[in-house]
Amino acid sequence: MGSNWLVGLDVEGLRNIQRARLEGDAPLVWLFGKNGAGKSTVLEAIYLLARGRTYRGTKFGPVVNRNMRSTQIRGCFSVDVETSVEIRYRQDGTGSDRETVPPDAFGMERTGSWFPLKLVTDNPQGLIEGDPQLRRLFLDWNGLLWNNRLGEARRTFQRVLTQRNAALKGGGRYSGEWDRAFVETGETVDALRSDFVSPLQSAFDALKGTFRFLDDVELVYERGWRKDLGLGEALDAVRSQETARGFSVVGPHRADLLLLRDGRRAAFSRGQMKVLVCLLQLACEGLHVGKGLERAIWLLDDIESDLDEDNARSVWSLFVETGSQLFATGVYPRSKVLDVQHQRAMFHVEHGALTRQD
Ligand SMILES: Nc1ncnc2c1ncn2[C@@H]1O[C@H](COP(=O)(O)OP(=O)(O)OP(=O)(O)O)[C@@H](O)[C@H]1O
Repeated sequence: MGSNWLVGLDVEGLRNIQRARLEGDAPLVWLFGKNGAGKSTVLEAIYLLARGRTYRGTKFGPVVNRNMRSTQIRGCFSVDVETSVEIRYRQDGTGSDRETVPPDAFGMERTGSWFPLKLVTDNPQGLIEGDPQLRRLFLDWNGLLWNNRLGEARRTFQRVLTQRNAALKGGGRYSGEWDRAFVETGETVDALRSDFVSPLQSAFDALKGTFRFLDDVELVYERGWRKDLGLGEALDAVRSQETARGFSVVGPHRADLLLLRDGRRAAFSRGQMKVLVCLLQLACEGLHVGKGLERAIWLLDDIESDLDEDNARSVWSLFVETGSQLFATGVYPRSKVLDVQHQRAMFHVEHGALTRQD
């Protein structure tokens, strides 16, 4: 049994899973089965235990199985060789809650995630090409694990932004009363983000070497206003525009994390985007572990789809090198490239039921 491993999982009433048990006492847990079988749902169960919410949008429908009243998940998490903690999650028509046994197992510091977790979803395009808000979330979630002041700074800025936008909605009546707080809190968020981005860029550069298609690609942080101006000056420059449009048009709420080639947004194939998401997550993990945080459990959804054998091999070797526990899904019983049979717990997932295969 390793430290920071999930060694057992019981799931009831989650999506198409009525009742399933997974003994995950292995460094790599491979879940395979047909489309819609429930593989991602197993990953979702682990995510719910860690974060208390789902990562799948509301479009995916209700979490609770449509024939059951509630979702109940129990996970046995081994903190180290001697200590394990049971985590329980429950959701029903009235809401959701989580508890640990023993109750104070994780202390106060684990408010966001009860155990460290990193996820590569089956939709890598979302992070690379989708709404910039997703990239800001990625940046801030990982950045606050680097420096937890970013969490509070971001919340404070958000409150000021809401007030300022409400005042700007009044059109010509806005007299700048929120500008000072906006500049102060906005520059704090930007400074904390920048402190994280610079090691992130180095970590990303170090990892991308194996992937030729990334030779001339740079990871660039855009802070949300002109580089050559302070935030106060940037506000002055857009004052009439803001009054006309009725909201704050510059600031850290417009920041982005971009992948550029020759100074322009680079275009990537689906497989390349999958590699990129893996590298970005791995770069963050390297920084977090380097800073003394515990190694994350990895959820790798449909990890090999769209990857050719070379890329699949390179990505796998980076994941295996982390020494962390990996939960990976695929359509086939065998990985395209991986040869770690002896380390692998394999589960066939079929109509929401799990059968151990190894
Ligand atoms: N509340 C619910 N009750 C019952 N079934 C549900 C509910 N929500 C979703 N489902 C079904 O549960 C299944 C969950 O599929 P999941 O995404 O876990 O499959 P998967 O094995 O990862 O598939 P793929 O290989 O296509 O990614 C889907 O068939 C979906 O229609």
